[in-house]
Amino acid sequence: MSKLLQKPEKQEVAEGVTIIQSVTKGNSPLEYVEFKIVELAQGAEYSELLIKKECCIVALTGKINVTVGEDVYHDLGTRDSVFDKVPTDSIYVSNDRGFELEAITEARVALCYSPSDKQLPTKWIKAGDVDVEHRGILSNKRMVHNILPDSAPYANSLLVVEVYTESGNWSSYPPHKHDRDNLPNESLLEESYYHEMNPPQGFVFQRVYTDDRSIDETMSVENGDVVLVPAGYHPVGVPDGYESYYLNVMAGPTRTWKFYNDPDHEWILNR
Ligand SMILES: O=C(O)C[C@@H](O)[C@H](O)C(=O)CO
Repeated sequence: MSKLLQKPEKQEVAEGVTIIQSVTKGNSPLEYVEFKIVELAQGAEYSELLIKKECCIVALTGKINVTVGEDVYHDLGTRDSVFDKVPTDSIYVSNDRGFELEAITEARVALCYSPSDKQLPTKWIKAGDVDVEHRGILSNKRMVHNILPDSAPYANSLLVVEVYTESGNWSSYPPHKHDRDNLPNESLLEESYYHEMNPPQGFVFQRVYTDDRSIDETMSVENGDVVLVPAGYHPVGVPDGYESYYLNVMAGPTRTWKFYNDPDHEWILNR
């Protein structure tokens, strides 16, 4: 199996708390992005202390309370399934702070991390404030929830977006990359993809490749899988009959998303 594809693995860390994905510097080729999916049974609690990293807590499904220091954010989360296709609530927590999650209902939570050493205020990113963007035409249609885009100044490094791709469509397409620190033309951002499909037995294909093909992997991606993009282009194709959801975390030395389209395929934008 590709080193860029990480399958879900259930790890019960406390009663009612199961980590199903955990991307760390220790188990991945990424330097800037770390990621977890935590599933909580109703009433379960999970806490963490962030050492030299910032975190965006995304209430993927179910309802949670989040405590950061003295502040409690109640009743976060808007969906039973990510395929309800409405934005959800998130909390940005800066480095060297602790947080606690408490599940009001059964919940699935994404924890998106990147290195950080300059403390910023905690930020409640309310569902109603998330910008919803429709991109693309023909078979390249997708909907994006901009949870933590580069225009939002709340984080030091982190960028977080959710992307829905319709059945039989392509996204992150035409293929683009952001692996050179060459601003203003291109920024260096690593990326992770946490995938879900509707219905859940579905699959998508994701290719990760560089110009020199030192990376060139085409992966069959299933529900709950994570794809890691240390460098290169990273398009996603969705088979007929299935809808795709993915949560992207990006981070790098400069918090700007400046991508470069594969010149071979850029013509697709001009149809
Ligand atoms: O527009 C899309 O299809 C989503 C992608 O831009 C995705 O968020 C990504 O590849 C970011 O680099």
